[in-house]
Amino acid sequence: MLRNYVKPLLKSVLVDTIKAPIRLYTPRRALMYVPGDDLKKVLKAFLLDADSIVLDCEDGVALNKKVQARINIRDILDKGKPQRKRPYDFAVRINSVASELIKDDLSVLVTGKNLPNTIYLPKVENVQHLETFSGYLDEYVKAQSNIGLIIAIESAFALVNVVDICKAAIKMSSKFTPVALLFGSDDFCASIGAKRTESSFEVTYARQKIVTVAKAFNLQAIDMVYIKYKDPEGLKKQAEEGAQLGFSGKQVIHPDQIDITQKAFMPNPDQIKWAQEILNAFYKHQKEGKGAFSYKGHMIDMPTVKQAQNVVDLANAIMININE
Ligand SMILES: CC(C)(COP(=O)(O)OP(=O)(O)OC[C@H]1O[C@@H](n2cnc3c(N)ncnc32)[C@H](O)[C@@H]1OP(=O)(O)O)[C@@H](O)C(=O)NCCC(=O)NCCSC(=O)C[C@H](O)C(=O)O
Ligand SMILES: [Mg+2]
Repeated sequence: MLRNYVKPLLKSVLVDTIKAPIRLYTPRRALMYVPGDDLKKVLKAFLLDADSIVLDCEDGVALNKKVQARINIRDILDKGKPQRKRPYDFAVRINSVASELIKDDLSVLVTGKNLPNTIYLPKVENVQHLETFSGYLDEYVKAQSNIGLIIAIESAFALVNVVDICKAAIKMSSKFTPVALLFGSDDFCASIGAKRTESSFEVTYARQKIVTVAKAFNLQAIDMVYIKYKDPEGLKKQAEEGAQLGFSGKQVIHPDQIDITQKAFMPNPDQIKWAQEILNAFYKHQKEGKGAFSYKGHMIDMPTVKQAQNVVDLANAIMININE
């Protein structure tokens, strides 16, 4: 639905933008966890519309089901990435470096003929964790590869180290490219001893820091999971708040959370119309030699023009993917 009335607007925006809006971008508005050992859920996940499907080997899988999760995921990879109507991100969450399960995970999951698009490394605490992960990847992946890496920040120590982690990830010339920072809020709250509240104010600092650092390194920022999966209103509120904070997407755990979340992270028609009007007014005033101008009672100058451009770029990037 949204797509239908956004599209005509986008056509004119594509022509009218300040810089080329088209770039390679994999949307991860909803990043959907599926326990890897649960084959029924795994098969169902590929029939759903999440931008990113994360087949899980970590905390969604019991210790005595880890082997089954690896076998299921490897089997799917060997058969080839399941086709869907539109492109999507096929991700696998392996176990953390500290867990000592990571070697067994990688020895099964990245040694077949097909690799996942993305590996999601949980509980990255420091640069050494990344180096260890990178070493294992070099050991197991023989061919050239450019697998995406989602780095999960889930503790106080990790948050303190996040800038160093990003710098190292970007420099590490290996078989992966960092694509996103993800906020593991449940583990983070356990780490700092926070009490959960309805408003989530206890994680405000962490959310804002993660968004800021992610964007500083040109990475996507993935917001926390909303565990009350039978509360669509609460999810909508939290997802919209995440988008307002600058997150690129959000973790989801249940099929019913996908649509609400993806809508929250897609600029809506009013936002696109606003952005288009700002950009058009900007051109007009530039020609008249005016850097600042008035639009509906607001002072507009370059920072707001950049925000309008962000809206247009994001809408274009998502539309290109979902219409392919
Ligand atoms: C939460 C659940 C255990 C609920 O499962 P269930 O009781 O089966 O729910 P429903 O009966 O309402 O399900 C309806 C149908 O949808 C399928 N389903 C449900 N969940 C999924 C899913 N995640 N992927 C695919 N399909 C799913 C059901 O099978 C039903 O299908 P059908 O019978 O054909 O109608 C469950 O939703 C679940 O297991 N969710 C994932 C939990 C998980 O992965 N948790 C870990 C990730 S969160 C995290 O790690 C936090 C982070 O690290 C941090 O620190 O913050
Ligand atoms: Mg976690």
